[in-house]
Amino acid sequence: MREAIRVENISHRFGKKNVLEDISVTFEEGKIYGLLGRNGSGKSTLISIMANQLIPDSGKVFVNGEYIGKNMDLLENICTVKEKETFSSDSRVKDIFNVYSLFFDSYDKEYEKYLTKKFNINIKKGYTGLSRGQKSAVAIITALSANAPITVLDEPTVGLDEANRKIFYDELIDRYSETGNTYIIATHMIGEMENIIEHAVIIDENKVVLDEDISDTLEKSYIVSGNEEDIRKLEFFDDMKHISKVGNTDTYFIYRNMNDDDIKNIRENNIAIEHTDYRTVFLNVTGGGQI
Ligand SMILES: Nc1ncnc2c1ncn2[C@@H]1O[C@H](COP(=O)(O)OP(=O)(O)OP(=O)(O)O)[C@@H](O)[C@H]1O
Repeated sequence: MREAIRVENISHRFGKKNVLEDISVTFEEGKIYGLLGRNGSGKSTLISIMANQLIPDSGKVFVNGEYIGKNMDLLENICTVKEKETFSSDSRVKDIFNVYSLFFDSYDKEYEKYLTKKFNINIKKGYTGLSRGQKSAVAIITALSANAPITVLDEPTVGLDEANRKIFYDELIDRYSETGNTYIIATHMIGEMENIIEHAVIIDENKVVLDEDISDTLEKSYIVSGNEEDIRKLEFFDDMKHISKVGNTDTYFIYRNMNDDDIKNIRENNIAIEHTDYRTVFLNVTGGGQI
């Protein structure tokens, strides 16, 4: 697989606040990535650095294997639309579309019109007069129509109602299937996006705590529950993370390769073990947890 964008040893602080500490990640071509992390974990900061809108204290960004540095031409490969996008107060929606269409050679005007209709956006309206959800729709329309090799979306679904979120997910998958481009999506909608994202990068406490295909992570992620005394006897007990206690039943999270025999042994000791969903993985690897 060829790399689309790579960040190497990125560190950044705002004043005294350490935000990113020695972050290195390679985003390969032709995948949908989730950039995940709790509020304030540094996702938007990393996106700004990838888009060359913010110079990190240290570290480098490479696009298609080339160091961005002062090579601004490389930026034509990346379309970034951020949640907190600031367009000038007198911008109309159609002005915003025009700016993007001039910058990106690959911009698809027909697709823009199709999506505008789907999201029911009036392109003559001023951007500042749009609702929160309509602003998100405009961001999605510009990003998907730009059709850049690498599209980075920061919180694309903020304010979108359920029907519009479905339009976004369907169109993203269609666009991805048609183009094979790379999509990097910072999102909190983990449950809804679990089946769309192929690979997740989770940032927590300034570091990357997980960088893996979702299917591989789910394969290794289990919920174990039973009597505390029985569970404590498991050889990998120290690697387990306690989730809850209800009556005499304790529930733990474990991220570990296990074969059929391991699982059979656990069940023979009166302990239940099941695979879990990505939301549970996320909750257990963030906020101090590390796997
Ligand atoms: N321009 C700035 N000046 C000072 N601090 C900043 C600035 N931008 C971000 N921060 C701080 O850096 C940290 C990371 O912010 P960032 O917006 O990157 O997080 P995030 O993961 O995108 O958060 P969220 O999910 O809440 O949008 C936060 O503590 C934030 O307050």
